[in-house]
Amino acid sequence: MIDVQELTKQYAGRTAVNSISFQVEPGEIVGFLGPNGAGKSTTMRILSGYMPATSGRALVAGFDVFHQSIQVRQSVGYMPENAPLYTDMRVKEYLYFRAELKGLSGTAMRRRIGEVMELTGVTDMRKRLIGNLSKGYRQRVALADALVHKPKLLILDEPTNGLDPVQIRHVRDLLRSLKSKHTVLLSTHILHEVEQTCDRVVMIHQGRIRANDTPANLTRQLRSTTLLHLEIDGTGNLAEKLSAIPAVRKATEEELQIHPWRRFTLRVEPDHDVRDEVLDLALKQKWRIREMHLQLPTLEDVFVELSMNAGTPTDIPTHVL
Ligand SMILES: Nc1ncnc2c1ncn2[C@@H]1O[C@H](COP(=O)(O)OP(=O)(O)OP(=O)(O)O)[C@@H](O)[C@H]1O
Repeated sequence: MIDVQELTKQYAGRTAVNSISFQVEPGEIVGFLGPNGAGKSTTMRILSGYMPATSGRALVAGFDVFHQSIQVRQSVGYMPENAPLYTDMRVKEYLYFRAELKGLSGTAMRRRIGEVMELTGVTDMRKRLIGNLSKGYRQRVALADALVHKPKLLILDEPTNGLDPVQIRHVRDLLRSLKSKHTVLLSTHILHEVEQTCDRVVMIHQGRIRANDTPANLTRQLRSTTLLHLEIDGTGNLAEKLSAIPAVRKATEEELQIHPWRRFTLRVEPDHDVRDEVLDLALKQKWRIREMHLQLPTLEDVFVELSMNAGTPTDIPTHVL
């Protein structure tokens, strides 16, 4: 659905997007992540046919974004960051206006506008002036606009920006429900959302792609340590004994204790699970264990690690480009 090859965008000498390449398959929901100024919005604008690139090649739904921008715009529903809406128009009136611009007409248009208002939860607001809507409802109107012409591909630039947790959940459910009918490229800073919604993640930093994998693979292969939390009833220097287990980098005894239970956190090499070794040791030492909880790195850890490793690609794990 998206095929980007060595795409570059320069603004007055500054390189915002630097020779990036990635693909998105039909039906995928792909999270496009990166810190502020990474080049996400620039890439999304180019893919939506709203801005030319400096060099490279990009195909969207089989159309070339440089030479077939009309067909590209027909295939894409683009929701820009802080989507500009006409604040003096009413919701329904605005959606009619946008649908006509996108080539819809007659009964089909009326039916479709009804559908997208239902889908995005703005039916009750249809007669309200956009200028009087809350931020959350404005975002929904922008999403309804992006969906109205039934695009094959949705490009959503921070659709949950400024929304409260309930509204965020609504958008997440909506995206999931769109999955069978649309392909989605989504940028967001809410990494928890990405873990729950996206099939794949493309991470960009300083204009370059730094990672491209499923959220699970990214977190699994992260170089950061895995944490193992333990509650043990035992006497003596347990931390020292736990530290001696191969692949345990460090065992720390926590201060908060509920006698006789002592709490420990083990920092373990990635891709190692030392729970069996801990149990063997406990049996040998006659310790009692009442909790053993593995804490895997989150997508947020991956994001932070990648952002901090910028400019040193050799430090980045093997799954990362
Ligand atoms: N119209 C413009 N003129 C000049 N520089 C620009 C323009 N738009 C963006 N930039 C610069 O290009 C770089 C990438 O910006 P872009 O908006 O694509 O990043 P982003 O990843 O979307 O960031 P954010 O998460 O903050 O929205 C930044 O350094 C930004 O300052």
